Amino acid sequence: MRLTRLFLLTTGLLLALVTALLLRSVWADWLQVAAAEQGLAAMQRTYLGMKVAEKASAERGPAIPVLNDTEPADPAKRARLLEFRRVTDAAFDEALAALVGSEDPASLAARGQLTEARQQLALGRAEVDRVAALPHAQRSAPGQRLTRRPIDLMFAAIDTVLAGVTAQSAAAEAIYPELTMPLVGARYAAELREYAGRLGSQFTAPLATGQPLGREEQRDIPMLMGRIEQLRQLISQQARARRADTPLQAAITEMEMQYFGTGLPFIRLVTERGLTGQGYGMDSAAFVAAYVPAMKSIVGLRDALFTSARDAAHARVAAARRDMAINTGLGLAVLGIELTVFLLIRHRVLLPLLRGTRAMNAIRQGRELPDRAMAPVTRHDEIGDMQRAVTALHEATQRRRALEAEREQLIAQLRHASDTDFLTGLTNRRAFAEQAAALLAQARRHGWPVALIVFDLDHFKRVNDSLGHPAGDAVLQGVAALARTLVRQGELLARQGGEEFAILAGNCRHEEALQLAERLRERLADTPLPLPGGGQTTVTASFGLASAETHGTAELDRLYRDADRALYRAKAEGRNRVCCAEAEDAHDLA
Ligand SMILES: Nc1nc2c(ncn2[C@@H]2O[C@H](COP(=O)(O)OP(=O)(O)OP(=O)(O)O)[C@@H](O)[C@H]2O)c(=O)[nH]1
Repeated sequence: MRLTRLFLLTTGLLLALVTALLLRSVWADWLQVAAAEQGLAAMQRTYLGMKVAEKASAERGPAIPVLNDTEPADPAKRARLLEFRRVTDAAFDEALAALVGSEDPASLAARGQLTEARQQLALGRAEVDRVAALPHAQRSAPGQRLTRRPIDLMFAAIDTVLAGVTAQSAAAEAIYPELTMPLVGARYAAELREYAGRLGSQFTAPLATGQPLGREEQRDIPMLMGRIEQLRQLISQQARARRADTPLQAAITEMEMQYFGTGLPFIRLVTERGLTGQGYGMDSAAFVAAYVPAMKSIVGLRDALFTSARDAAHARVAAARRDMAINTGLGLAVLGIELTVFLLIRHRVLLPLLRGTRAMNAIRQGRELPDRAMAPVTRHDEIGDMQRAVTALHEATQRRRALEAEREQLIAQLRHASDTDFLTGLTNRRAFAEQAAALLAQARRHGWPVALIVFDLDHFKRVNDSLGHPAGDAVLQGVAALARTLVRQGELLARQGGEEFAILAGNCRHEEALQLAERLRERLADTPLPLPGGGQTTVTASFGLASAETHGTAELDRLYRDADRALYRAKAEGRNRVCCAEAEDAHDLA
């Protein structure tokens, strides 16, 4: 597997692993936060339920004077009752509003219970209003006890609310088991407040009629007192475990003083009077005014217990959130460090390594290195050492290649010099022999006719003698230049030495060769050649032509000998002419 692929694969795997661990940890923390918040919400709903119970219970207080009112009815009593009802309704609204949007089973149940309680309360209220509208004589008729029934109806609503409170509190306790004590304690206090209220309600009918306590009151009062004492014990038991909780201890002391020290003894006194039939010595309004304030201390205790639980729950939510923030931060830091390390390895090791490998390959294949690979190396680590080694290798290779190129150029120059006549720039005799052999071999392969033209300047010695050796050289150069213009591609032109030249033409018939020789001869004779120093001169040349017309084994030596003979004849016959090899000289390639 390629290194880059392996690196990407391991990087991806590790990142995925760390991300999965991070998500798992955040998810677990989030569940903790959500549970803590859920518990807190259940606690809040518990409290709102307790407040509903408290307010609905308190509503019975002003209902008693209205039920016991004489004609004409006192509007102030009625107004007070309506104000209490408004407060109860507000408590219901608040509790129901806190449930909006919560679709968990506990919230749905609480909503149902509150709605049901509200309906029960509405029935009680209707009964209060109905009975209160009756003439006082009818309401207070001995034995009728009409004013008790509406109050009893109102109890049902509170029972329903308190059942909901217990359910909500249980939900909160399940999440916060360590807060069971203050939560249960608060619930007991709420119940205590309710039973204390109910105890007071026992005197509604007796006070209205001025009659001694009836059978129902005589049955219910001891029972309620027993329940109240039981709740008192339960609360103090719970509170003992929290001696350090100063506000809680203060609230208990206050309740002991206010309710158990004042309120309850007052009830005992009124009960005694009701049992002996000696008269109560107060009307129901005075009874309410004397008893109800003492119950406030129970509400105070309930709130102290609840506040203690709620503060602890708030602290736990905050701790869960803090844990989540710390774990998330740490996880992200690990992820960030991992990513940085991977990027560093990629940029500081892997990519330079890849570039180094590419550079080595480029050096091996003789390609140009990319600019980036040639940038000056500033690193002082192992990768820097490698980069410097690659650069050094590249420079050494460059130098070696430059030397090789120079050597090849020199060889080419030498070869050219050794193949070229230094004066005219034409192929020299030696190179001509080599190239002619190749051309003749090609002609043989293809069955081409070949022709060799040899020409020699006439009386060249005179040129040298009369115009000087440099002029002779210039004439030789001029002749070479002129011959070059007439020679075609594939024809070999060479200076054979002195003032003698040769043209070997492949795939050239005798007539064509003859035409070429004639044309060259004429052009030479007609063309003035420039001399050094400004003058001009013309020269003629004699030509010998040997042809090998048919397929065969034309030998250069033999062709040359025949062409030379013909040249000799041309000289002998007066120069400036072309002579072809005689019949006995002529030969074919066969
Ligand atoms: N300037 C110059 N002269 C050369 C060179 N090579 C040979 N020669 C001269 O060419 C002349 C050749 O003379 P010859 O062999 O007598 O022939 P010719 O004078 O041309 O007479 P024919 O060939 O019989 O017409 C000599 O004088 C050589 O010195 C050269 O490279 N430069």
